[in-house]
Amino acid sequence: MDSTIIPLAKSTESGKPGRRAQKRKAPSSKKASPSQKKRKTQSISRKAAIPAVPLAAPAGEPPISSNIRAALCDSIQYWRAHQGGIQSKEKIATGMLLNGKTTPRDVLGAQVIVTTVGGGLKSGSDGKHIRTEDQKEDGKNYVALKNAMSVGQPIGIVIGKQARGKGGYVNNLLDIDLSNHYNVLDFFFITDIWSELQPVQKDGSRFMHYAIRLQRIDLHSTAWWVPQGHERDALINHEAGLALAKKKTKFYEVDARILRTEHQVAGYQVTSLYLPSTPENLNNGEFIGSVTIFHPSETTRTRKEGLNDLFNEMQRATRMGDVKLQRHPAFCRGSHKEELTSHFSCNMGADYKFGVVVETSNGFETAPDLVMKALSRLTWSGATAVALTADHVARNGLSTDSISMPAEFIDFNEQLMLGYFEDSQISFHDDGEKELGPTVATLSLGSPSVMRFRGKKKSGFEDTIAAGNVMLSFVLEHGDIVIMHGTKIHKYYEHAVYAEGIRRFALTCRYIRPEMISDPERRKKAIVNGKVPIYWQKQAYKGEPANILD
Ligand SMILES: O=C(O)CCC(=O)C(=O)O
Repeated sequence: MDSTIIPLAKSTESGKPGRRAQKRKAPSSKKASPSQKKRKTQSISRKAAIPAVPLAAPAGEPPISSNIRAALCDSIQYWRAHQGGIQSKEKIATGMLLNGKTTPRDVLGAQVIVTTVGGGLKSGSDGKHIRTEDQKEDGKNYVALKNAMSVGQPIGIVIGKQARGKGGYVNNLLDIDLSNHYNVLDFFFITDIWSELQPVQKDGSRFMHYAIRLQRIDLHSTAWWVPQGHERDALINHEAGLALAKKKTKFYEVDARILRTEHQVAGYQVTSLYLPSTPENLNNGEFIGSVTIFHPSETTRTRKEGLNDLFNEMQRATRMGDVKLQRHPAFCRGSHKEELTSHFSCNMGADYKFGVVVETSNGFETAPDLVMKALSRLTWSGATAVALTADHVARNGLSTDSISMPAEFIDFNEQLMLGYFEDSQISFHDDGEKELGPTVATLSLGSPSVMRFRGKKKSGFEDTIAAGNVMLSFVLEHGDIVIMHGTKIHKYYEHAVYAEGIRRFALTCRYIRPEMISDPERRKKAIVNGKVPIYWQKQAYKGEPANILD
């Protein structure tokens, strides 16, 4: 961005040289006339209206600023809105003006902006603008901002000031003193637009309006608009905070006696861990289920149509509402109230009935492509993990429960998508619903997380193996796939996942046994919704093609 400062800091609102400066040049020795007295009083009361607490200076300077709106508009392309707040081109927003708070919920932080989508107001009886009906989806501003979000258009934000008291101008979204009236802030992406109930208006009415969240594009440099002395507060720890953590964290397990095998399979490093039914069984190789982790190679992640692309598709699908991630009610033991989960979820394919109420939004026939691509990868890795486990059993002459841990893979018919944001988690639970098949496969996209398994007290793990009875704990990185095979894993163990960065998606496929669904309607729906269309059966993922392996 160019860093022109239009030097108008000493001019007035109208852009004319300040009258005060003229007065200083020609001081009058005469007594003040009554009208002059009046002006003087006004000027004193004007001063008194400016906030008593002086605002801090900003840490930096706006790249471009002016006291004249037209001058600023002439110097930037993305916001040439001489009137109105939003500039758009071909119905795609490119720039936006923020003069101050539109509701008490508005935020202008060092990285994130939350504000409302303007427009659709009418003049009330007192001449002030109020909303008289719900904001409409076909409103000009809403359409332009929604389009900008869908194409990933950077939005140039300009901040202005609005009158506070008589004669004072501030931007009440910020605690800084702005020398000029109009100031270029920075470029942002729109990450979310949603509707919500507006605050109660003066006449007591309330309607739905649209709110918007924007994220600063350049997270590396200090935002110029943080107050001086607070620069460090606004810095992001890039090691831990970025959605795609580059740092490879060590995979680790708590109990080193757990049997483990390693393989290289079609673009993935594959680690299988075999869980014992009781701590005593650790030593004799008996196990009730396997946990297999597929760690993709760099090429598997970065190639065209690879895991990075899938992550981008997932972000886009959530932005566009094709995958509607939302917090759902959960039944919490000990709480008489209905609670909402910390993570966000959306289910496709057959219905999955568990502790959280998530209605299926789409059958596989109408699921977005990314859901089907993930299903295809998870089907291949699920089948591979089951085959590796069967091979381990056969090689070592072990006897296992073929109902809990069959040697044949059963195709998935359901996909649950979870979204985790900063510090969200899914705490210890099992996937022990009676309707579930033997294999559960999860693809992690985005920020890393830690997955933990602990033995259940009632299964004899009371006083064994490290603090909290955690038997196994490992880091899931972007693109990793985890397969749990064996229904008994859920009888003996619980698992939990703690997200570490700012954005992680977990796409989990299961087989819901229709014959175990008692309600005939639900059973029929599960069969129809869980059917994989022929088109996708033909595109089945078979591991990374040999010609692109590292
Ligand atoms: O977030 C994950 O990786 C797994 C989520 C999970 O535990 C579940 O869906 O049961």
